Amino acid sequence: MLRDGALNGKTIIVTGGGTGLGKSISRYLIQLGANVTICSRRQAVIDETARELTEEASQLTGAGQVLAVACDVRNPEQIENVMAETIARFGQIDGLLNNSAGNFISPTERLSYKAFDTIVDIVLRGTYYFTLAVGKYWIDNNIKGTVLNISTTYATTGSGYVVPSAVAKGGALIMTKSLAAEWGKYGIRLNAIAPGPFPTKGAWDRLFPEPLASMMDPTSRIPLKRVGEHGELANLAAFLLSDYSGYITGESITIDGGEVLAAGEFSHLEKVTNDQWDMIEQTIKQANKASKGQA
Ligand SMILES: CCCCCCC/C=C/C(=O)SCCNC(=O)CCNC(=O)[C@H](O)C(C)(C)COP(=O)(O)OP(=O)(O)OC[C@H]1O[C@@H](n2cnc3c(N)ncnc32)[C@H](O)[C@@H]1OP(=O)(O)O
Ligand SMILES: NC(=O)C1=CN([C@@H]2O[C@H](COP(=O)(O)OP(=O)(O)OC[C@H]3O[C@@H](n4cnc5c(N)ncnc54)[C@H](OP(=O)(O)O)[C@@H]3O)[C@@H](O)[C@H]2O)C=CC1
Repeated sequence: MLRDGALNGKTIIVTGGGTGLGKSISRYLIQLGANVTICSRRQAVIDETARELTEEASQLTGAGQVLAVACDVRNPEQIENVMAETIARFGQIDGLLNNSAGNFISPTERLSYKAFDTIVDIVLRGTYYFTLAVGKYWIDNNIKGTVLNISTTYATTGSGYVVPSAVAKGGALIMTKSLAAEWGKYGIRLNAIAPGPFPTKGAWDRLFPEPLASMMDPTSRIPLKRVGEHGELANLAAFLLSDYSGYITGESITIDGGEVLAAGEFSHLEKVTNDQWDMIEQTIKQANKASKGQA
């Protein structure tokens, strides 16, 4: 969507950038000229991704560079180390993509206290720790930075069986809007993306394992009848991290093929056949006549 070089001169930190959607978004940011620091807990995973993205970038003109720094987003000292290494290598930080997450499906009554804490700490605490650290740095250095949080559609609707994740993503979304209001005066923007299903190993292993995968088709309740493509999400993320979205802040943009709309009272009626619609139409028209005393 964006032109080559659209992110030239920008440095963006991507949490969870070694795998899945974070890796795909990082790839696109680098193609557009941004320097990207990827971070997550597993050094070997981010090192391998950095090697792969560096190799791909070497085939392109004007691509950015990649740095891998290990970090558990629940640990403020490790976050500050990621920032220091990024500034030492690239000069400054312009953008933060809070993408790291932990999640799994489970009936809530089966969860231990630690299980609940683990998800909320990664998703909510990790997001506000990183945002606070980078925000303080931007305010101190008069940098008009941009935060983008990867949310989910159930951050606003809620969802059974992923309650810790819903609680944490909901909290992170309210933080996005609240800080957009507070830090707008510094020129700092904060937005979110709420994706529907985008296949990744991390999500599918924990949210769509067997026997669920054999029991249901995740596309059946999506109006567009397909899952998302990583490039589609990367386009939106790059736009929201770029100066082209300079007047958008405090927003959450849904990218889900219309899945949340399926909750509409009558949206499931797509299964009704044309013959059945003929019958329904006649029945309703009879009722209309009856109500006017014409039956
Ligand atoms: C399919 C369609 C999707 C559409 C929308 C989806 C929206 C959102 C998607 C996502 O967020 S996808 C991201 C998925 N990726 C990840 O989760 C990657 C990182 N995850 C992990 O590392 C683990 O899954 C983890 C559990 C989150 C953390 O691992 P860690 O090693 O730190 O913790 P553990 O010690 O293993 O576990 C902590 C605690 O949790 C309990 N637990 C773990 N799994 C389950 C389970 N399946 N059911 C119940 N409890 C579980 C575990 O037993 C520990 O508790 P205690 O037993 O010690 O009390
Ligand atoms: N895939 C989907 O359909 C959807 C995904 N999302 C969101 O998209 C984002 C990416 O998910 P996806 O790519 O699918 O899944 P992945 O499992 O591939 O990504 C999660 C990333 O988070 C990192 N991570 C986990 N815990 C920590 C931690 N404590 N500190 C630092 N990093 C951590 C993991 O790396 P490591 O283990 O090395 O730490 C991993 O790279 C998440 O925010 C998720 O909620 C939202 C809606 C739908």
